[in-house]
Amino acid sequence: MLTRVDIYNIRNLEAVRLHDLGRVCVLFGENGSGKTSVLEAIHMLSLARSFRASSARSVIRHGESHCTVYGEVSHGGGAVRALGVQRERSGMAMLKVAGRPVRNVSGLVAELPVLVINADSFQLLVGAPAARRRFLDWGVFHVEHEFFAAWQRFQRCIKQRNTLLRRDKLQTEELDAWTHDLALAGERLTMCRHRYFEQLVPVFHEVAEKLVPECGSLALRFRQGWDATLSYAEALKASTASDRDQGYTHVGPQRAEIIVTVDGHSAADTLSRGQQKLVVCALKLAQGYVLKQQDRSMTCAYLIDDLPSELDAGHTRRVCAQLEALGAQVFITCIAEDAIAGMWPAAAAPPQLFHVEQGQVTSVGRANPGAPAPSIADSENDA
Ligand SMILES: Nc1ncnc2c1ncn2[C@@H]1O[C@H](COP(=O)(O)OP(=O)(O)OP(=O)(O)O)[C@@H](O)[C@H]1O
Repeated sequence: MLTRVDIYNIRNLEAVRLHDLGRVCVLFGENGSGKTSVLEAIHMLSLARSFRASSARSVIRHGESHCTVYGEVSHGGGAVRALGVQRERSGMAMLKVAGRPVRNVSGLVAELPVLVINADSFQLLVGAPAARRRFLDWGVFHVEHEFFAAWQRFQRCIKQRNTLLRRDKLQTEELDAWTHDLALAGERLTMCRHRYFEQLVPVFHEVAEKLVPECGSLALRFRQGWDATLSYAEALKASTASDRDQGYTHVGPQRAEIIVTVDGHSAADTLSRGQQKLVVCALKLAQGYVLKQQDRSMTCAYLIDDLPSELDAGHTRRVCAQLEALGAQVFITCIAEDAIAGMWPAAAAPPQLFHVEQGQVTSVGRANPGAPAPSIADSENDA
């Protein structure tokens, strides 16, 4: 769980320090006040990049050379680990875990798994397969420990093989050697994906049944990226001629896909925008559950931007109830201070409220269950 985050020079947040973070944190404030930027900063601490901008440059506060996020996480109430990320305008990144530099993001993300739900989330259903592969691999990475090494090996092999395929004079022996290694890495990686998918599916059905019971019969199918009746080595052999013609590897885990259907029809073409968002919420909640099944001390942080958009009050409440039942840490934005607090299950500990105004973030205490959330003035008087 993220217990502290210090944010410097991310968009309109010059210096924001949030300490003693609880499990459910609601950030409320007017449009453009900086709520999403706080979520972006937490995302940066996990993945060293924003979820809404492809370059670090646009995230860094205008006129500054770099941005920094520092955080502390504790797993199962145990020892606290410090995480730090600094990004420069040039794109350079400096990452630290427990005070030591780490070379790649996997070190960070293993300490602080984050999942985003925002207005673009429906893209997971309607967008390109790459989005669904990223979704799948996020989960596989956290649950299957041999996955990352297999994935790195696979990336190296496919890059090499594609380079060879594009050469004018093809050296068959070299190509065969890389094809052999690619087949091994691809099989290993796909085995991890299969195992994870098998765990995910029943959990997804359970959550979806609670969030969108009215939506028909939902089904998930995993396509591994080549003819499932063949081994990957056999599939590569069968596609070698066309790979040579076109200069790249046609089959393999790089073409894997998750198909989501409702009553046998494509979910992307059938569901309403709100239903799509709910199915995406069910998929992401299922990932949180599978992660927890794997390691009870591990919870992921959900970064949720503007949950009520596209959802009616009843469905918003159901999502809040599922987030509470999962016990994950949640950072959630809204405009009005009681918009989420009023939706959170009354029996649960009330969410912690943070008012965001022109790049300043102020802790204003906890929402009062069953009553309108406290005003800022009230909580200042309490302090
Ligand atoms: N690189 C930057 N440097 C300084 N300010 C920026 C930069 N990029 C964006 N901003 C400003 O930062 C502010 C924060 O935007 P943010 O998206 O976090 O607001 P928000 O509270 O989530 O708003 P909304 O409710 O409209 O979604 C905006 O006013 C925006 O104009």
